Amino acid sequence: MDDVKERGDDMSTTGRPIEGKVALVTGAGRGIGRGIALRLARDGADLCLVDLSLDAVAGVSQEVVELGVKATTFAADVSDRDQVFAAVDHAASALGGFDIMVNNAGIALVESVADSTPEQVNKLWAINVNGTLWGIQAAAAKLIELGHGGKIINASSIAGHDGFPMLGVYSASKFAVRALTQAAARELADRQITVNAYCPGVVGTDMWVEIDKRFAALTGAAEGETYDKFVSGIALGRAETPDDVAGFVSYLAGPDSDYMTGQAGLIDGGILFR
Ligand SMILES: NC(=O)C1=CN([C@@H]2O[C@H](COP(=O)(O)OP(=O)(O)OC[C@H]3O[C@@H](n4cnc5c(N)ncnc54)[C@H](O)[C@@H]3O)[C@@H](O)[C@H]2O)C=CC1
Ligand SMILES: CC(=O)C(C)=O
Repeated sequence: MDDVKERGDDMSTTGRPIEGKVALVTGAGRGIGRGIALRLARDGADLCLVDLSLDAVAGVSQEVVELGVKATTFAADVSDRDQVFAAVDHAASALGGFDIMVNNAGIALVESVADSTPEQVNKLWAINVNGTLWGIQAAAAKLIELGHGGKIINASSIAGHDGFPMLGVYSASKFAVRALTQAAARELADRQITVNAYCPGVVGTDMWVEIDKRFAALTGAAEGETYDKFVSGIALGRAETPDDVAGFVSYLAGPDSDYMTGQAGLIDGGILFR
């Protein structure tokens, strides 16, 4: 029983639960990724901000630094395994460690199952599924090299729990993220590396602007109609914000979730009840 730690043993005395930890967030330039980066910075972590270009993360980097922690930026396409490994190496060398990986980058595809083309499917899969896989691999390799545990956190979705019409391939990719999360959690548990996923609902980001426009083009719905319809199905009565998602990711990144692994938690305001 001696090795059983009491709750709070690892908590920082500053009230910032991940003070001094290093976190990398992909797709950090806008939307949910930006929200997560700012929240983890408020929680005390130093941040490596990754997106397709350095320009995309320059503004967020400034915001992170203003919160009193360190920030570094790196341009990487998560569908490219070497670039993801290079991003993790950069985080560790620029910030002096590595503890938390948030595989957030993803794209949407609004297309019927019948009409989805090989080009659309391959592009989506390369980013949403392969990108998450490379992120898990790179983070696990770095944590093992450094000789300590850590947290790997992946972006799934309500669409990772239910297949939505016109979002079938996207849904399949988010189911795949849950599968990778479960398998990696089992494989990495003995290294004290936890692997969990967050499953947002309808978050008012640029991704949803694009989803709504594409629904309008394909179905004849008015612009805004699809978004309003989805939001009207939320029990808590409003669209989700990046901060709503970031609060849950903060929990997954911090010590309070140390005994949780392999889970894909819904944070959707009450769309799905599981
Ligand atoms: N917006 C929503 O309602 C929901 C979003 N999600 C998931 O949350 C994550 C973030 O979504 P949003 O912030 O809404 O998306 P967004 O489209 O607003 O932002 C995505 C960010 O990822 C970056 N990105 C895209 N492809 C990339 C690549 N290949 N390599 C590196 N960076 C790349 C983009 O440049 C952008 O900065 C995605 O995985 C998405 O599938 C899940 C459920 C709901
Ligand atoms: C973008 C997304 O994951 C949904 C289902 O809203």
